[in-house]
Amino acid sequence: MVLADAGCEVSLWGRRPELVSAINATSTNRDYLPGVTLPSGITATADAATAAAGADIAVFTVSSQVLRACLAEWAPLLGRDTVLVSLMKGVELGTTRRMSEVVAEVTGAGPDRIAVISGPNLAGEIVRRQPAAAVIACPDMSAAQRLQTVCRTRYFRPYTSTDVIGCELGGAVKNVIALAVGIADGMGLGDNTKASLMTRGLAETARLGQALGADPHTIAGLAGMGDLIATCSSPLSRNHTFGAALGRGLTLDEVRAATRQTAEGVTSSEAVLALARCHGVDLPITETVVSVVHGGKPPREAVEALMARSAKRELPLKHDRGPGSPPPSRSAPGPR
Ligand SMILES: NC(=O)c1ccc[n+]([C@@H]2O[C@H](COP(=O)([O-])OP(=O)(O)OC[C@H]3O[C@@H](n4cnc5c(N)ncnc54)[C@H](O)[C@@H]3O)[C@@H](O)[C@H]2O)c1
Ligand SMILES: O=P(O)(O)OC[C@H](O)CO
Repeated sequence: MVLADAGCEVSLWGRRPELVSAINATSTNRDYLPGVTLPSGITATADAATAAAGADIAVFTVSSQVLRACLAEWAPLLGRDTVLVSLMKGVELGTTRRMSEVVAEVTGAGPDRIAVISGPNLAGEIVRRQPAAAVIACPDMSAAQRLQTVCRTRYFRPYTSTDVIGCELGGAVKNVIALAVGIADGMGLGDNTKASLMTRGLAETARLGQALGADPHTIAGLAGMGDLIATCSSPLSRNHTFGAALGRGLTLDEVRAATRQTAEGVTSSEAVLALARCHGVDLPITETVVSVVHGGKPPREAVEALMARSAKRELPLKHDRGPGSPPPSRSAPGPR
């Protein structure tokens, strides 16, 4: 919708021919966006070769764990100059690869041709054309700027960045934290608990980001804090909704059967934890989410264990001016 509203000719691939025909006949997507009229300029097709033919940009948005298999089919259809864009917010289980890494591996495209779009972008609000901002990250700033131009509308405001790692981690980890906040909500816990989880969840993202080379400003920006706030606060978030059901006492299988929706954090929580362990980074909230979601730990026990962890400083040592710390140097620039 955003691309079509921005004036692009959009070819939308779907795997179910009957839904594809219905989209073209009615300009609505009854299964995913009921009640929303799609703009002209979108043509759906069940043939990936038709969708890819002559495309300047290919935008990938399936669930993270199926991307590799999908790309294996799509890669031979993509042009050598096509810019490849990921909207996905997950980490691949087994390989701990970020989505742009999967795209690079399967397609063989260089990093300057692979971009990521992320931010507080709940689809249910975007399709109602409610104002939102996002980040377009690509190591090649001119490619990011070209994408910014082609997907800017009166309701969608993208900013550019070269920090692909920070954007992808922000999106993947916030889904895990949204599960945690959802669990707290389902347990009937209040706003102090949820704000604490969100803030310490952001600290986890920042620690992992630092280990992987992300810019801390990205984690504090739209693709980090912004998306965390949206996902953890919104009833539209599937991760939050999934967590809330667990917090009310349902099991993983019961929630899966009841929701049948993509909640990326469910599988990505394990992949994020594995990635953190590879880099020696401690992610206690993520670990707790994995223990509840996959280990069947009762949420109340999990909260108690999280609260009983050893006492810690809030900030890493270099930011913490305790008694006895040297005064700031006079020649050092002051805060801005
Ligand atoms: N929905 C949002 O608000 C939103 C916003 C920003 C980013 N994202 C991210 O976009 C990604 C996709 O999420 P979504 O909301 O579009 O999910 P979705 O469940 O609404 O849609 C996923 C699509 O992938 C298809 N699919 C599933 N398995 C497939 C397979 N094996 N082969 C081919 N197609 C398959 C499904 O049929 C469906 O059309 C996720 O990583 C999510 O985090 C979602
Ligand atoms: O519905 P969720 O939980 O996948 O969240 C959707 C988007 O990622 C919010 O930006």
